[in-house]
Amino acid sequence: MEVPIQKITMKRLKMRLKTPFATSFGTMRHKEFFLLAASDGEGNTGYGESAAFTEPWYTEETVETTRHMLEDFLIPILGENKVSHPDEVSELFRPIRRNNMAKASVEGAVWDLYAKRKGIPLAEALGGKKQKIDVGVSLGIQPTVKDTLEVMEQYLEEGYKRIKLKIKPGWDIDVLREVRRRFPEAPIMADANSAYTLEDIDHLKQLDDLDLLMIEQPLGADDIIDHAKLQRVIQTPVCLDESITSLEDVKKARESGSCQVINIKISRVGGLTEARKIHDFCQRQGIRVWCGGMLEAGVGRAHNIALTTLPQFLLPGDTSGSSRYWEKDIIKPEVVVTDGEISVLDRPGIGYELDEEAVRRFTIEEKVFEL
Ligand SMILES: O=C(O)CCC(=O)C1=CC=C[C@@H](O)[C@@H]1C(=O)O
Ligand SMILES: [Mg+2]
Repeated sequence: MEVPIQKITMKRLKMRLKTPFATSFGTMRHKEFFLLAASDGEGNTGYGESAAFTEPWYTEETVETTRHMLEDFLIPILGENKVSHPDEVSELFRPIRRNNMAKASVEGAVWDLYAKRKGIPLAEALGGKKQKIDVGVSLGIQPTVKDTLEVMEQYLEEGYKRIKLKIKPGWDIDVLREVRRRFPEAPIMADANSAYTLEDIDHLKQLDDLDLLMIEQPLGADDIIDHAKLQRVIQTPVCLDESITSLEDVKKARESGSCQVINIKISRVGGLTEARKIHDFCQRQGIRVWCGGMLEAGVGRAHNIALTTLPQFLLPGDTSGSSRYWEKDIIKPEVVVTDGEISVLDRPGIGYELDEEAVRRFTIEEKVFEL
């Protein structure tokens, strides 16, 4: 079955986060991204959302590099080639090095279009079976420990199944100790976004007294080797985030013993096809995975939900409800979390409709590509 792509509309949106998101490398107040709509000319439209931030501090990509890649390379490639299954998109994009977040945004729109043409949910098209997924929440660094405890209490009361706390040198062991004292049983993990080096090994060993689910990306953003050295001397499971950009990276991490857990982000690995390959490999190898987030708006969030229905997503991910990020999301209905779970919609494609009024309100630029 062909997936004819007649037109791609690319809207640039800017949305204000309800609360600023602070990490070891900076504070975000807005999310700017591209909303991609791929139409088949037969009444079906698939949606994708770009993930890169305006600044290159999480990966090297930005909103501007995404625009350049989409306009000048990726959309033209789709115009020149026929696609019969979305798995072919990442193959077509292979000659373009990296730029995974740009690739994932348009590949996601093709996956949604494919599922809608088949009349099945995106989750089913990917092979997912879960009707509900467990979710957690990722907390930015708060101004004080007291704030941290209050915000955590609120999310635990809302039922989120695990809390991820951002840490950095000077805001780590002592804060986590306070948190553990206040919530002795809570499922807690920490994410350092590469803020440490092997020189901090003795400091990081203190994490072992805190009963954390895992420590996410403590060392270099593209490192596999140092994490293996760290994992050998700490009991706390290491989870890799930034270091994993492909299945190849996962295989190297596995061989080196760099981690026990993988955070799969669709955008960071270049799309749903690669994300599913990583999932399948981890399932065969018994490596636990969970779905990471990029503070996505509704469309990206819907893609994360669909991916999380695959069986090896054994740990709650970062896909929280719309209201945790936005006053108003761009989808109808919004994503709702009840008792730490999101129900997967049984409708074709991503399952959610665009809230056209909200999309219009947040759009700052628009381009149309006839293919
Ligand atoms: O709620 C989410 O979407 C997850 C947010 C989150 O933790 C992150 C998003 C983007 C970059 C990082 O700061 C961080 C992460 O490393 O996972
Ligand atoms: Mg992370």
